[in-house]
Amino acid sequence: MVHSPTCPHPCFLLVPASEPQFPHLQTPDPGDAVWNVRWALCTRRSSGAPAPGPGATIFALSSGQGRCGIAVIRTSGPASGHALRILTAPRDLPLARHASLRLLSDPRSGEPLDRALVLWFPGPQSFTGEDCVEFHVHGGPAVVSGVLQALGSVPGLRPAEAGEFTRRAFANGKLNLTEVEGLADLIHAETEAQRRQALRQLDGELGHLCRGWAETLTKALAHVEAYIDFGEDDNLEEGVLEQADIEVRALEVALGAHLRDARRGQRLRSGAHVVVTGPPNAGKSSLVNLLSRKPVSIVSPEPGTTRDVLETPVDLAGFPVLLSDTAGLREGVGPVEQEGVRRARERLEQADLILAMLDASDLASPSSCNFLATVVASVGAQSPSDSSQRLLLVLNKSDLLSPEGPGPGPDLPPHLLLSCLTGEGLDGLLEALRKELAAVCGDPSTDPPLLTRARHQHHLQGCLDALGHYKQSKDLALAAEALRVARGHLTRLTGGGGTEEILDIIFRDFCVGK
Ligand SMILES: Nc1nc2c(ncn2[C@@H]2O[C@H](COP(=O)(O)OP(=O)(O)OP(=O)(O)O)[C@@H](O)[C@H]2O)c(=O)[nH]1
Ligand SMILES: [K+]
Ligand SMILES: [Mg+2]
Repeated sequence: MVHSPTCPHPCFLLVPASEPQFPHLQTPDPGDAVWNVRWALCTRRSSGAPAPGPGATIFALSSGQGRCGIAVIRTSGPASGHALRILTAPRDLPLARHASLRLLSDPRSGEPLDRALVLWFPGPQSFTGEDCVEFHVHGGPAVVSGVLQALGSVPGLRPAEAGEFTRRAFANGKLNLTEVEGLADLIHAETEAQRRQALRQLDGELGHLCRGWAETLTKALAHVEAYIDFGEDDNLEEGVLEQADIEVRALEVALGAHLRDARRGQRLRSGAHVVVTGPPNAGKSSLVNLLSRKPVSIVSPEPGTTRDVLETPVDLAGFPVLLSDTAGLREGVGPVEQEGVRRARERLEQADLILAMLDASDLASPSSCNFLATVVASVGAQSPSDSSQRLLLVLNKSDLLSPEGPGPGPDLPPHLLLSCLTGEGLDGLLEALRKELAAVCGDPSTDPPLLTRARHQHHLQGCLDALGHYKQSKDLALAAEALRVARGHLTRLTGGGGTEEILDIIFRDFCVGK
């Protein structure tokens, strides 16, 4: 269980927070045996943060701005119950976690504001862990501002800061850091696959995995420390150091597998680079317009129409993609087009997936042959395991092939037939794209949890490096220290151990686009 099922609304108030709020978040001494035990047992409160004492009660409009059917206004903090009572009639607190219809009025003037649904979430069973109230009011701007002003007039209440509900949830151990990141990603998810991945992260899968790894390290460390303390003692069971080595080796394998996958989670978060390339006039711009369903690029019968790289974000089969249209590849043209070709080649190098396009009715031309011999052959020659790029060969203008005639050359690499003009073959292309993108980005419906941020990768790499030091160190005290460093990386990944700076970065991330 990650976030309280009683509170379905994450925080939507997302502007940068101004001041650090958790000076008490410090790394407990990892050598402290009692803490070790607590640390090993305690999975939820991975931040190591004690529950903060009663502070201000905050309120905010938690649904989007603007006219809407229903707007949700939330409070969190000890004065929530009081605020609910003095705004509503009857004045008794409704049943916890049950929607009740109440008349809301301004406590200063007694003026009725709205008839609204109210929900009372006594802490700790709430999103933030504190007492919370939700007012589901009619979404007109006058109602919303009336209720916000009425709340502002209640002593002890103040407007919430950026992402402050989520910060409180984190401080109260309701969410760990990877879950906070998952929540931010969920709010910003634009495609189905992004939503699935964010939800899995919010559900704590990555955090869970890290805690499992950290527990393994705790065990290994306990073995090494036992040997340091009681090595000469006959009572110590045999093979404790060997046991630690076995655990570390297994962990190295697991971490290595996840790190190899690291780019995929990040691509899914920020978009895979798909580049359309081919000789002039193959129909590249026609395809880009078709896939993005808007006139991104100029299409014309004149070869060399596209010069600049034109990039557009699209949702392709549920995956986020940055689709680039590029200049047709050919030599011996004027300086402007030559620059376009240079930019096209540069962009091609950054592609995760290449859509290589040829005119099916023009396969024998020098530009088609040259393209097949260079671009298609060079990507195809990479072995699938070490290839960083994938390629789909598309033969466009299939409408120009005579239905009775022979198909395109039998010695061509695997390809798809398409007509941008008639739309024939588009479904097949989209299905092929879905498969390729699942390989490029990872498929969040089936794959193990992915590392979605560079921060995750950094800590796993740090952990792996420290395990390398462990294996090399001849001195047992140094070996134990290496294990502590390795474990520290895993703790910080989920938000334990004085991560104030990281918190600021992540909460700033919360406000992107909001
Ligand atoms: N018959 C037929 N014509 C097509 C098809 N797709 C594109 N065309 C035509 O082919 C011509 C070139 O299309 P573009 O999309 O501009 O080709 P391009 O590859 O972007 O060309 P450059 O940017 O000049 O390299 C245009 O006249 C299109 O209308 C198709 O499937 N069938
Ligand atoms: K063209
Ligand atoms: Mg073009």
